[in-house]
Amino acid sequence: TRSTRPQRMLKAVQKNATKGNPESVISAIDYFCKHSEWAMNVGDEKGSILDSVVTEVNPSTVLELGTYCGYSTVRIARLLSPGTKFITLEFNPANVTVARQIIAHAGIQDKVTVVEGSSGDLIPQMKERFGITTFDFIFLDHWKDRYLPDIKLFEECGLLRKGSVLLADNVICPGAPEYLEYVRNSPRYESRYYPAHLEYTKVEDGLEKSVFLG
Ligand SMILES: CCCNc1ncnc2c1ncn2[C@@H]1O[C@H](/C=C/CNC(=O)c2cc(-c3ccc(F)cc3)cc(O)c2O)[C@@H](O)[C@H]1O
Ligand SMILES: [Mg+2]
Repeated sequence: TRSTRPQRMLKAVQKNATKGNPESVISAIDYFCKHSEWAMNVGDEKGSILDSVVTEVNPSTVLELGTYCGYSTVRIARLLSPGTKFITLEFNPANVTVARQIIAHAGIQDKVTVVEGSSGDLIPQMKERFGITTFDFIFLDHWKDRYLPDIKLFEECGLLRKGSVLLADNVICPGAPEYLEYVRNSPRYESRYYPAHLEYTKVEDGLEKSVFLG
């Protein structure tokens, strides 16, 4: 049967990227998406903003929602200090399989745990299963209509502390209007929009960075 886009992306990484070199994996995926097939990775323009926020926060605990093929997972993991706890959640088992291989090719498999399952089920298990008390940095890039319910779940589960940073992809395209309305109007968050473009296109998109105020 015909391969899937994530499988073709993995082949391109295995063919074109240097094993153990995260930057070459990132470049190989961006090249694949620009010259072969568009895919919903955060991409290089928004990826650079992601890099700068991760570097600024220098987190000890990180959570990513929506691993997909592991592109942003590699971007984040390559910047983390040793000993940082990084968990990424992905509910599609086929994507978990591809992501784990892309992450391994980049050589950063020891820096991140890819957990198969849905955020709604796994977020309440973070404390007991992974010994996490709070997350310093959270990257939201899963189904856009799940951003709001999941941020509320973080609050209910006591997984945010004063200063926790949430960075959300695609707040313009495809859009997360209810999430934006919540973080921009809630007194419990200080929010800022980073304008950019939809990955590999000229379409407007951007990232929303929201700091939990406690
Ligand atoms: C109810 C389940 C919610 N919880 C979840 N928990 C764990 N993993 C979840 C997940 N939801 C989705 N996922 C996974 O994240 C990934 C989904 C991401 C959704 N992203 C998008 O839809 C998206 C879409 C676009 C896009 C933009 C323009 C366009 F024309 C077409 C697409 C651009 C992006 O950057 C995007 O991130 C998949 O791998 C999916 O299996
Ligand atoms: Mg996205």
